[in-house]
Amino acid sequence: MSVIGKSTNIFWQECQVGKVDREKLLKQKGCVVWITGLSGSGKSTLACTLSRELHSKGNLTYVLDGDNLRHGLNKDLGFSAKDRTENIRRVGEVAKLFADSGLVCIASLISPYRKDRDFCRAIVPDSRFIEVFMNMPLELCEARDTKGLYKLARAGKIKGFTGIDDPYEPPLNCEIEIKQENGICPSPLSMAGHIVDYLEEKGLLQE
Ligand SMILES: Nc1ncnc2c1ncn2[C@@H]1O[C@H](COP(=O)(O)OS(=O)(=O)O)[C@@H](OP(=O)(O)O)[C@H]1O
Ligand SMILES: Nc1ncnc2c1ncn2[C@@H]1O[C@H](COP(=O)(O)OP(=O)(O)O)[C@@H](O)[C@H]1O
Repeated sequence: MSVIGKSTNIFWQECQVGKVDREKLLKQKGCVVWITGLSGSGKSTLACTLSRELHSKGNLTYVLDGDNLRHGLNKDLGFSAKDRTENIRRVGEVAKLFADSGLVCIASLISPYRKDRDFCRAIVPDSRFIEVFMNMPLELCEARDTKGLYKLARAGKIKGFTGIDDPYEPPLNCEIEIKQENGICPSPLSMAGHIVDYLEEKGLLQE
């Protein structure tokens, strides 16, 4: 019996089919690829490209996209520091479950606070948390402005927009950093290829 947060008198239930069995079935290892960066840095594009590339190689993936999750699971959360922390905590917990199910879980969220990303890293066992930093300049993200949100933030119509009047804390020790090369952004396919190579090297794409 234990007390976890506000839950009392709770017990951990083990099942006969475990993570190793699921990984054998799927012929891969469960892990979390966590993509962080400014709005417009290319997180969702990379997440979807990576998912497609892995899928075509025969690996099972699932994408957790910040924007999408805010339509359901996290629709009660806004963009205050407290709400962003709760957003990341919830998605981190879901990603941990998906990794435990044997999937390559690809999470794509701004996740601006280092401590929140570190929390997610800490709850995923066996160093199966791969942090990917989309290190794109604000000027590039703002020039893209696909949703018109930077324009609204500059006009003061959105308050607390990441990179404009809200912080983004870059990772200090991420597994993969993606940057412009000679002022040119790598293609989504080449970024995805880089991550696939990393996962392969770590032996995560085989059982
Ligand atoms: N204030 C503010 N700051 C940043 N972003 C904002 C804001 N308001 C709305 N949006 C839209 O919400 C998307 C980011 O959601 P996330 O869940 O990834 O954000 S966070 O990780 O909780 O910071 C983000 O999507 P992306 O552009 O895909 O990053 C925006 O479309
Ligand atoms: N590697 C890339 N090269 C050129 N344009 C890109 C690249 N990645 C994304 N884009 C474009 O940038 C815009 C923002 O990308 P998106 O994936 O929605 O970013 P985020 O999820 O970080 O907000 C989109 O119009 C997308 O087509």
